Amino acid sequence: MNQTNINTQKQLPSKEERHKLFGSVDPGPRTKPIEKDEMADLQNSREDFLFDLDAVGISNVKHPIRIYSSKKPEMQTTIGTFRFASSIGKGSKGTNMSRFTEQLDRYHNDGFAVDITTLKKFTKELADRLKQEDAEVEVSYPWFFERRGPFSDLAGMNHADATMKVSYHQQTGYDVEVSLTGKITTLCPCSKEISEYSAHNQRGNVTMSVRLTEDFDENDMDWKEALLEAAESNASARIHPVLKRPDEKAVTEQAYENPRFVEDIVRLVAADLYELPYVERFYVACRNEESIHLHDAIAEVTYDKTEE
Ligand SMILES: Nc1nc2c(ncn2[C@@H]2O[C@H](COP(=O)(O)OP(=O)(O)OP(=O)(O)O)[C@@H](O)[C@H]2O)c(=O)[nH]1
Repeated sequence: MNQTNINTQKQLPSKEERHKLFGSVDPGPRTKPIEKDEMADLQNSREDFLFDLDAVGISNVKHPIRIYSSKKPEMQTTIGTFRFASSIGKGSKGTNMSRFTEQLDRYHNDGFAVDITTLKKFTKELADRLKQEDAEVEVSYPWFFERRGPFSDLAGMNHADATMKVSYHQQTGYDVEVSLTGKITTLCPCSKEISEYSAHNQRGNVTMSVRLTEDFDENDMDWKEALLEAAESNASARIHPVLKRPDEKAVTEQAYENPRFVEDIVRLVAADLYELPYVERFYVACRNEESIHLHDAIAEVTYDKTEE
């Protein structure tokens, strides 16, 4: 359509007239305070509101974050999904919701590097600003890492889903739990054993959650790399973004030489996590997207070394 035709289109009412046509009305009389300090502050009312609440706050807060990987000094920007909460007593009607994102923005302006030290500082500061005894922060994000072909050495980016949860309590201090879900190849031992040739294999999703010891120092090692290695080193084979034919031959034969049930994966990964000195408690789950079924195969274990 050329310029002249556009000008002959029908004349629309003005935007203000359009809003009125669709129901907008003029502002009514202003009778309530507009200064914050003169406003009602319902959430800070004090009464017996029947129950203490374990967690009150906000969730599904998406925000750009920076993470580090010990192998690479430069930071990686990714998208974090946050959950912030604190408990409140039954004498308090509500929390101060604006303070969660208010503090997040302040940390963002200071270049929010999402590491355990920073999350500890954030969580204690949040409890103080909320005038509560405790607070917790949980953030999940896709973590990207370089993966090279076993023969070609051609690089590409893989990713794993990471989660960090830091809780602070005035009496007990900090509790730090980190999780990672990595993807692997698994080849079925039974299928290999009973078949003249071939064996069904599929992508497996390994989720590991670990509670870290109080003295864990993330400058010593990157927990994301340690958990990923625990999943991948026990798999039938690793997953790669770039595979040339020599690479594909290597990973195909490696999978056949390392058959694994879901039970095997969970037990072998559990053994590796058990041997990590800074892991107090761990949960391991494997979910195989079975290539010969429409359903998945699953296995899980939870183990607490402090209860031995
Ligand atoms: N506690 C609570 N607040 C809510 C909820 N939904 C919305 N809000 C609003 O969260 C807003 C921000 O609360 P506050 O952070 O206390 O706001 P404020 O009092 O202006 O700020 P402060 O001076 O920091 O306390 C209020 O306007 C609440 O109405 C809810 O379900 N619970």
